[in-house]
Amino acid sequence: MALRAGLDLGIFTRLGGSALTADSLGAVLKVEPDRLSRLLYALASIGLLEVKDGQFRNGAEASAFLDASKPTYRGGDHALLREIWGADLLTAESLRQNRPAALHDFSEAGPEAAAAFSRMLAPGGVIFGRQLAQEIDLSAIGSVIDIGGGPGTILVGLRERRPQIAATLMELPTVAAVAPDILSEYGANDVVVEEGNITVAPSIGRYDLAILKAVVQVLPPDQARSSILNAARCLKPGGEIAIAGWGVVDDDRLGPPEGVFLNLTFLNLYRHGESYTEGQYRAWMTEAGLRDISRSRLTDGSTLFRARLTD
Ligand SMILES: C[S@@+](CC[C@H](N)C(=O)[O-])C[C@H]1O[C@@H](n2cnc3c(N)ncnc32)[C@H](O)[C@@H]1O
Repeated sequence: MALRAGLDLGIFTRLGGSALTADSLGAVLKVEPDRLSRLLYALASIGLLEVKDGQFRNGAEASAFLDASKPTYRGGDHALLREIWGADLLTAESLRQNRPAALHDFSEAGPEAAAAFSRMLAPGGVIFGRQLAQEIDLSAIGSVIDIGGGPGTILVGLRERRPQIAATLMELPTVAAVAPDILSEYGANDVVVEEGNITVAPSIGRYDLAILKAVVQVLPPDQARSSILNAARCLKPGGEIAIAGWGVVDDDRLGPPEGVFLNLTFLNLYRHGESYTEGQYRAWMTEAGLRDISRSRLTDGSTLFRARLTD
């Protein structure tokens, strides 16, 4: 609660490298200083701020991750969590009304909503890309496509050590339109952005690696299936696919907890998206001509399926 309020008010960004009293910070933020000081002390009590002689400054963690002027800013994750938690409180309502009470429609989102959502995803994308680079041997990868990659920043993290890998982002038109600006903020002007709908057709290119993260789970079953069939068609023979996300459940639907409970969140956000079972993912991948299917759990609790297109 305190962290969220601090981010909403822009406290960490305003403080930057300086130290300010509650009075001066209140004046800058246009909030009443006495009331603000309760929040500042709460943030200091958990180490996000430091206080000395009535002056508040960012602690090391806040300075690195909560100051929006820094490239290491992680505040976007918190904005995303805020949206998810807000939606989660509506679960009973979504069930009563038999429709998502906090509907999020990717294909109908206007340009501003698409840009805001992509910005929320951007910092987490870099982290995930780095994680993927540790899982997958990139030495033989010359080209990669991130399908439904939102801002495309997974490609930024993935290519940190191998910038020579040619990268393509494939996205729905409204999301594709905002991606180049975000990518350029991350110094990734060389990513090719292709408009497309993966449930309808594959990319125009063929790649050594195709990534599909947190995409299958936002789609209804028939489109989830076609997204995997078309993603496989984006691969060169022998190419690898990485299908990832939290929206996966075991066949008994009792675990992992991330997938089981996100399935409730999906009730509130999507008309038809859901956490599909491992069996469903495996059946769709097999139908797509993918072999050597493996499933692993990443450190962030998400599931990663890997497979190769038959030569
Ligand atoms: C939950 S977001 C995940 C974004 C990104 N992969 C990540 O993990 O940060 C789902 C993304 O899938 C994209 N998407 C949904 N349906 C799609 C489709 N039919 N074709 C291509 N992209 C799609 C959305 O525009 C959105 O950016």
